[in-house]
Amino acid sequence: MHIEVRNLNKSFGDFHAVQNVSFQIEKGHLIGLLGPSGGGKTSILRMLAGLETPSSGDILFHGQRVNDLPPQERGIGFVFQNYALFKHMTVYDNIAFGLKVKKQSKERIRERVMSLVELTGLKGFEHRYAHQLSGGQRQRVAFARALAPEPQLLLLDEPFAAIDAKIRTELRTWLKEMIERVGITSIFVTHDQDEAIEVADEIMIINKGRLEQKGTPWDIYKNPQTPFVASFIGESTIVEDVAGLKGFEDAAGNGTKALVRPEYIEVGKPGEIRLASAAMDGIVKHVHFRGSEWLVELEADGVKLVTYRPLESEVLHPNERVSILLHRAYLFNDEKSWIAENRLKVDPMPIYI
Ligand SMILES: Nc1ncnc2c1ncn2[C@@H]1O[C@H](COP(=O)(O)OP(=O)(O)OP(=O)(O)O)[C@@H](O)[C@H]1O
Repeated sequence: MHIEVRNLNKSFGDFHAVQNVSFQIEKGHLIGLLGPSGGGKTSILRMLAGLETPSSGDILFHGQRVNDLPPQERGIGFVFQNYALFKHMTVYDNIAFGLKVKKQSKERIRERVMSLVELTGLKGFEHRYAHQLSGGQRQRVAFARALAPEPQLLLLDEPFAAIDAKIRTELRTWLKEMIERVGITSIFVTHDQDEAIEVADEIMIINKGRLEQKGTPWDIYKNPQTPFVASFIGESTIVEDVAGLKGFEDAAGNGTKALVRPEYIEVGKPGEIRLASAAMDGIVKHVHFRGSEWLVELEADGVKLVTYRPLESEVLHPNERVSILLHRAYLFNDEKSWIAENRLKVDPMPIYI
């Protein structure tokens, strides 16, 4: 289902929980609503569902305004974080629930439930109750139950939040595959950036009631449009005084700050680093073993930076003097933000960005 939201607002008293949010979602896409707690993600989801009335703005499904449609007439399926299975019902009856409400025939219900049991890998579990299932299995039942009445839009509110880390990763991949296979337009809420990046076709970053940016995970990572997005997605360090960053001094003043991602930085022993004339002198503060790489904390002229080094690279030690080449930085002040390259560097950045 194609979805359009125009200038959506929601106020609770004089508190503006959602402010002028507009977006469109293509049919079959999987969208992650990502942002810090209290930003307005759940409020947006609830307005789409019809569980909350917008203070102003329009919601269109297939180009038709649905503001006045009650939830049960919107063709929506839900999956919540706390499973919300009916405890006194078996897996079969949980999945069949929405179909019974719709008064479908026994045969039709059986056929649909069994095909969903098959799809979600729950074969053999039909007669179990919720307490006889693992967290991951319960979420799969919740997913099958939401899909049973053939909704046109699936809304998932923190669907993985109550599941432990290892299963959560598996379930994410599983859910993405399922949604692709079924081809249903889906929106899920999360405050976990890794989850959004891994699962979503497109991410909408929601902060303080506003939609800061919408785009593919890669696009948002590569081209953040606001300082908030830049700092929220990916790891980064904020440098308050750009004058201390070699190759970027020109940008100093006007309250300009820099956001530096680990992969913008190249670090090496003095004399070994390429493009030495564009590099700063610095010192290693700490080195942490991160399993697949070294995390290196650096300091140059009072500026603190963080980067990674491959495991196979020569080990750096605390207090060791190093050369630090900052390839690029995300610069911003109160008026604008932009991505800048080190002006002393002649060759393009060797890394994938
Ligand atoms: N019924 C309500 N009455 C008053 N304030 C509300 C109500 N519902 C939500 N809010 C407020 O609106 C803001 C947005 O809440 P919302 O639940 O949409 O945020 P969220 O991004 O989903 O956060 P979380 O990740 O914590 O669920 C919060 O500050 C919240 O306290």
